[in-house]
Amino acid sequence: MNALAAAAPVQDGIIIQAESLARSFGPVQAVRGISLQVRRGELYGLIGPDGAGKTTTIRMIAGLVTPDSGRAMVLGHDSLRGGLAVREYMGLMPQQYSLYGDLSIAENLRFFGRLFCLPRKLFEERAQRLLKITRLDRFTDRRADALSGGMYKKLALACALLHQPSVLLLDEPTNGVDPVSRRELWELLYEFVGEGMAVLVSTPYMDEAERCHRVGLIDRGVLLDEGSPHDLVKAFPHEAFEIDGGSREQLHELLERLPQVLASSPAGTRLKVVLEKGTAARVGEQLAPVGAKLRPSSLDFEDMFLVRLSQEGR
Ligand SMILES: Nc1ncnc2c1ncn2[C@@H]1O[C@H](COP(=O)(O)OP(=O)(O)OP(=O)(O)O)[C@@H](O)[C@H]1O
Repeated sequence: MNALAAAAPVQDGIIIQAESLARSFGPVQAVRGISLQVRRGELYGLIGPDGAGKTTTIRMIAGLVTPDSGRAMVLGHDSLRGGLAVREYMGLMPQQYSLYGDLSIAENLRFFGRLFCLPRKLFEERAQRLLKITRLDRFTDRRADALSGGMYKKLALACALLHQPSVLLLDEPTNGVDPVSRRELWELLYEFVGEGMAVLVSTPYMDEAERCHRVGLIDRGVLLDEGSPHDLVKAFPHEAFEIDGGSREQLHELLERLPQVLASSPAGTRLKVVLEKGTAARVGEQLAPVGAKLRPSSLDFEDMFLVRLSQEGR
């Protein structure tokens, strides 16, 4: 049976609903009132720097960490108290996914198939499909501890998907994975999202953020902004430029003193800056004496993210 069909009916297709989640660890306020929703067939990215609170948020939604306040609903059930009604329909891939290193790919899959009590025929069908789309089918006899980082993650994902969950939670799934495998992992996610799965994925990578339907920018336990990556960039009221000429040292020193410069980052051999809207002429005048000038550039998601973090005092 397809888990999507069997899942409890939900209002407006909302599969995950986090309401004012908060959690501290001693003096550290890891998450401070995060609310978000993920709908059926939606890929939602939780984006933030190290220590922002992404893992704690995902663990609360998974029912693995008790919130100090607020609650997480999955498929209409409280994820802490929902028991089987939630577990049966949820797939989770934590940052450190533990596979059995001395078991082969096929044996790991079989182990997880038994854990989910899948009848043999159903297990075989699903395992074959997952092996094919992860392209692990040529390596089924290889031990998990002999797999590359990307293959290991793909096997972990296959194990997390064996029971065909309708909700998938992934905590930085592409950490330590090469670019080709990263792309493959994202293609896999799109495939499942296309079938109606709701996916919540955390990532520190900006290019991955841009692949999500919607993102939540999170820093120091707070959701700063939320929306489609395209809409967030479009609504961002500032401008980006590249700087031609000038030495790096001189430019860094100068840019630091200019309040109109909201963020700067390397762009190949040049520097890219985000300037407060309407201030380019003034900044251009300041750059001229060091032999540098501004060239219009396009503002991207990473620029916006850097500015949002610096506005929060990062
Ligand atoms: N079990 C714990 N005990 C103490 N502090 C914790 C615990 N779990 C998380 N923290 C702290 O809470 C804050 C948020 O951590 P969290 O792991 O949720 O962030 P993150 O965005 O997932 O970061 P990363 O990408 O580095 O994993 C950090 O300051 C972290 O040190």
